[in-house]
Amino acid sequence: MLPDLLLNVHQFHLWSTELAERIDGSFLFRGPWFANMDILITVDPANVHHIMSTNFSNYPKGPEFQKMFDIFGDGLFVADSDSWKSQRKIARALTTHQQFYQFLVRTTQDEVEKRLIPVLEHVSKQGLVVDLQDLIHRFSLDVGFKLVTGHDRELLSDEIREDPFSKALDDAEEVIFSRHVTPEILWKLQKLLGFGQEQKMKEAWETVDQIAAAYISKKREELGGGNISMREGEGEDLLTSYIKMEGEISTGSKSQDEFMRDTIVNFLIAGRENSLAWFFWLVFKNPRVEAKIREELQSIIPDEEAKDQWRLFHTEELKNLVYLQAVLFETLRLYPAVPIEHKKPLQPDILPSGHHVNPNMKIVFLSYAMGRMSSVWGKDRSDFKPERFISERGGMKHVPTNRFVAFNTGPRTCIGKNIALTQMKAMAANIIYNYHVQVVEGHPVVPTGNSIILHMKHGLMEFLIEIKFEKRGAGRWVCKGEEGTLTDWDLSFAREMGLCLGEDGWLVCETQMDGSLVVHRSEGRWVAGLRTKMTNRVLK
Ligand code: HEM
Repeated sequence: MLPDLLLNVHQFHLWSTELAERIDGSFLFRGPWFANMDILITVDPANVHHIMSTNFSNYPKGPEFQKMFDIFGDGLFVADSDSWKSQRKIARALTTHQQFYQFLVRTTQDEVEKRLIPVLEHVSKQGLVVDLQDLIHRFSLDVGFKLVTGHDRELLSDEIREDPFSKALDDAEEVIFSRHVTPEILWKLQKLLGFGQEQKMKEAWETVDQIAAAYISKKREELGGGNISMREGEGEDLLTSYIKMEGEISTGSKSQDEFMRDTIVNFLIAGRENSLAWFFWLVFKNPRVEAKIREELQSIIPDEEAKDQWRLFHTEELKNLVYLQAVLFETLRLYPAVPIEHKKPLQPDILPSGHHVNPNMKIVFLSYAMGRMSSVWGKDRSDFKPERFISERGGMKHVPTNRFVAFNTGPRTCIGKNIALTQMKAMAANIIYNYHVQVVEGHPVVPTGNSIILHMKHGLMEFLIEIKFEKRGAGRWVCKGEEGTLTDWDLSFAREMGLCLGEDGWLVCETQMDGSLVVHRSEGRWVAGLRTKMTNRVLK
């Protein structure tokens, strides 16, 4: 099967999903004898539960994983046994502390108000086409750097500059992926001789080390000089907390600075991705969902406030929104940020599927494919249906984490889940409520086949239409659109929303019970791609 795998590396997730649907459970992949590539591929939730929870101690990350993910050093993400336990305990205590939560809320709110909105305003006013995925990465790295180091990296601004740290992470993620599909002996040889992909990793590593070292020494200076004044209840960044605990934390064979480097790099890498580009893409394709998110947002605006105006939602207001969270989960079901996971048993074992595994084998579970299996999600697995995550009583439905694996399952569950959800909700709600994201027609949206993180290969090129709407009685809306050529898609969107976007004038539209759209007034531009003057016309 190795040639087949190599032929399909560029579209690994699509290929492996088809394979998974055919094997319906688990399958033993045999690589050539010299390649150390006997792999049990599984999408069976019972196996996942066994490996990640029931028999957790038999499936550490292990030295091979650590070699592949060497840029993570000995940090939490790759550590095992006692080192992992003590790092996890500290990391959990710090990230779930009430003061850190307040710091997260404040940082996210600042990033939305001071960075995100000015950029979006610029983009929508100028009618610019931008890569939304890139803006999202910049947003989450800015927030990530602030939370981890206390300093804003200021990546999200009108002036888009390339960031060496982001570039280094992109490169490292690509090289780690290629290590998964290249026989070990070959990539180790490349590493030894310093060429090809491995040279790229070396450079990425140097960049990450330099940037991390600069933040650590700056923080030590600030703390040494007493330059950090913290008001009661404000919370502090993680690096400050870790440095204050120096001496109390065991760093194993590492120096304090090496330990700090591994710690902040692990947090920054783990916290960079948040899958929001996939969210906007799916919402764009599903106007019904966009309308429902807006409806839910309208419902939390206090009665004394006008409901028909541009509005920024505070991060705290969004935490209990069920529908928005369900849309985020449904996005992560189809596009999990970490699309594959792998493990190696310490001792021979028998999985619930009946497969025998031993320490010479790897076990890979395909999280991307698991989100698309009919055996796991039913016949409507391909539909974008946030309702799967909503209970009959209208709250979030409990879906076992060995089925919904986006945040991992068992003792190594993602530590940053709530941090990620807080940021994602803030960005999603404030964009969806105030703008309509219009993806450039014909823009190809496909996952990268060559990274351990599920990015969009060509980004998400889009423009934003600022929506200023005003509700005028039941089912009637007034809306001002900025620009763009309206398509069939706009028509269906307008029908769903009961509004219509016009080029320069105000349009008053109304959706009828039969789905037709009545345009009550127009300044005489086009609607739904028809360049026509319309007054009180009914569009079918
Ligand atoms: C939507 C966003 C996120 C997703 C989908 C996600 C997903 C995951 C997954 C699947 C793992 C397990 C990886 C593995 O063991 O191979 C993980 C681990 C981890 N995540 Fe997240 N993550 C997200 C955001 C964050 C954020 C914002 C942070 C920052 C605090 C974070 C911190 C961590 C850490 C420290 C681990 C390692 C936990 C351990 O091994 O004990 N994650 N995450």
